[in-house]
Amino acid sequence: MEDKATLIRQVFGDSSDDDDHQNYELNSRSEPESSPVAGESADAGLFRNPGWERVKEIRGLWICRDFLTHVQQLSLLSAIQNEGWFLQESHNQAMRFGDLPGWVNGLSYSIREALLSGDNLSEPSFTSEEETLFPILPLELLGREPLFDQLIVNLYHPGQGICAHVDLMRFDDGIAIVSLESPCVMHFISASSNGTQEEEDEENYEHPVGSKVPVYLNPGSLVIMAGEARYCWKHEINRKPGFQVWDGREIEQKRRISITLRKLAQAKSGLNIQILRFDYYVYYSHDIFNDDSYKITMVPFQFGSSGKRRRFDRRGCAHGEIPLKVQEIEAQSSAPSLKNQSVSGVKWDEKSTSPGTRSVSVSYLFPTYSGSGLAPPTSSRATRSRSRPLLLSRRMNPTTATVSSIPSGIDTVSDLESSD
Ligand SMILES: O=C(O)CCC(=O)C(=O)O
Ligand SMILES: [Fe+2]
Repeated sequence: MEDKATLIRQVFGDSSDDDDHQNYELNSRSEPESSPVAGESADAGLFRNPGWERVKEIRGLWICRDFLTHVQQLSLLSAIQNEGWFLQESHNQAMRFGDLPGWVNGLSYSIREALLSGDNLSEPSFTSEEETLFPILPLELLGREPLFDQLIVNLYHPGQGICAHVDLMRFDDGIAIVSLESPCVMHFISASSNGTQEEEDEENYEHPVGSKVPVYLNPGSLVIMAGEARYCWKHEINRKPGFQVWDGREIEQKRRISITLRKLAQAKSGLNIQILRFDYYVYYSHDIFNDDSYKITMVPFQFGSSGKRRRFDRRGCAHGEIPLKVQEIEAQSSAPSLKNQSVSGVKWDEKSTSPGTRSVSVSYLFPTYSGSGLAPPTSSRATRSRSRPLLLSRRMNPTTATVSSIPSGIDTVSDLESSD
């Protein structure tokens, strides 16, 4: 399907024109003259046509086991380490929205390249009709720009995993997961088409709700979930003892890092999308598997006087909790889960970047889950009344961000929503 690759390049341009992407490109499969990642030598310049496997039971689920060479995996791990997201032992998830770091754009570039070359599938098990029926990623997704604008890096210690979930609908179709370090088994669990198990899935006779398909994720692999795989199946990693069994043997668990790339769905209206318009870092400390209590630190961007974006220096960051109860937040959004909810608490982070300038990021704690890009809790968990955070953040304009009294300065959702 060379034609398709050519067509995409013609319509959307060749991303190798982009210096930023070029420098970080991970694989030089189809363009061996392009610069590979620093330190790459043995693999550089080789034509490596990635081998794509379709998970037969699940339409739209693909895995490329040899997506990354060993050196490329190390290079990604070092890029993650350089970000400094996991310096604190308790931090185990980092999210980025909007502009993604260069190395992530490079990864996206390589994913697109792998998808394009994957369309030259020569697997004998595929008839050309099947290929047309099941392209790895439909053309409209493969050609979107950017391919991804949201990143999650998860760090799992042995025993930690992620509970069964369908990724939030605020994210578009076409989700990529890159695995690093420890291998694991991800289970796909058939859900009804709206992502819940409450209804019988009448359309899916093949896979009654609850059927499980295990998929082995080796380090260096790339998983693509699209269509049914993305919307009609939950995915779960259970790393509790006894659950990580492959080929009759329990997998020896080590630390695992995953990189998930998604694209925000086109905003219609609503609070969440408005928030996500801004670039910010989010660090979580929580038990990903148990979906338990969180401690959140948000590090918003700030535009310096030069107009260049820079990250706040984390030193000097004041952190505190306001014992404040804001009852009956006016429903400013169309997010149904937020309407008329009372807030059970507010957390804030304050930074002083230069004299007279402060920036504040605030998270409101709601008694029920409102969504933050994390897996929605299973229904049994959702009924427990636990504080779950809703992330609210905005890029503060230095001139308007000077605050003397945090609690009185920021006390409504609308305050936070007004854009600068
Ligand atoms: O860590 C993984 O492999 C999966 C992560 C995931 O499913 C998510 O963050 O939504
Ligand atoms: Fe997920």
